[in-house]
Amino acid sequence: MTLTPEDKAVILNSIRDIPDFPQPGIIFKDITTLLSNPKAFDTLMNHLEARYKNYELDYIAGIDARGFIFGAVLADRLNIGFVPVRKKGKLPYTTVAEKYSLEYGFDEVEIHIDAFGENGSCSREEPSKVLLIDDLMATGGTAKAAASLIDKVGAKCVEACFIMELTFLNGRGCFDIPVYSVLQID
Ligand SMILES: O=P(O)(O)OC[C@H]1O[C@H](OP(=O)(O)OP(=O)(O)O)[C@H](O)[C@@H]1O
Ligand SMILES: Nc1ncnc2[nH]cnc12
Repeated sequence: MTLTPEDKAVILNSIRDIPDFPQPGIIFKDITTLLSNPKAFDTLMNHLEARYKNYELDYIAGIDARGFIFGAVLADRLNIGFVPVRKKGKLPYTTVAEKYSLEYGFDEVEIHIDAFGENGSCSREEPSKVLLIDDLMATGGTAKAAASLIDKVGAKCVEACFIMELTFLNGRGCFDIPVYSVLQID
């Protein structure tokens, strides 16, 4: 389950830094080069699959847009459902919404009201167990809003998982659920 330093380096070295995108002063972590590198992507997904295979999860919820990629692949590997948390106005059925602030602006995310079954439960009487995933945690605002949506529709967010964590922004401190990141960037 623990990544070897070599595997960690394969993943880290596949991610590109783009200075001053989308605005001056931001060093943007570009994961397109991770996605196009089959060795790095497979190493990452093997690690996440090993970590979460015994969590008895019911769903993976992925955050728009890059969380969809990692989340859908992980859900398929774990043979469980995938649920998108989308930016405002994209989901077609009845939604609940939450506003949040970003490292570079403001936004709003939504989830389908029945995303995890009626009242947030699948076949059992208990709330569905959900892992939230995204590519990167900066301030933590997006994922915190997404976790709160999962609660609002009656499910239980058991952990928030990120490929990268910008530790200097202290986003982790705003969560009251466990947070896991594969790579810590300082
Ligand atoms: O921790 P936070 O400060 O909330 O920032 C992290 C979020 O920012 C990025 O998405 P972005 O909002 O840029 O949207 P995109 O995936 O649609 O480009 C990233 O993929 C996370 O979702
Ligand atoms: N520096 C960064 N790189 C990529 N995505 C981000 N989202 C917020 N900050 C980011």
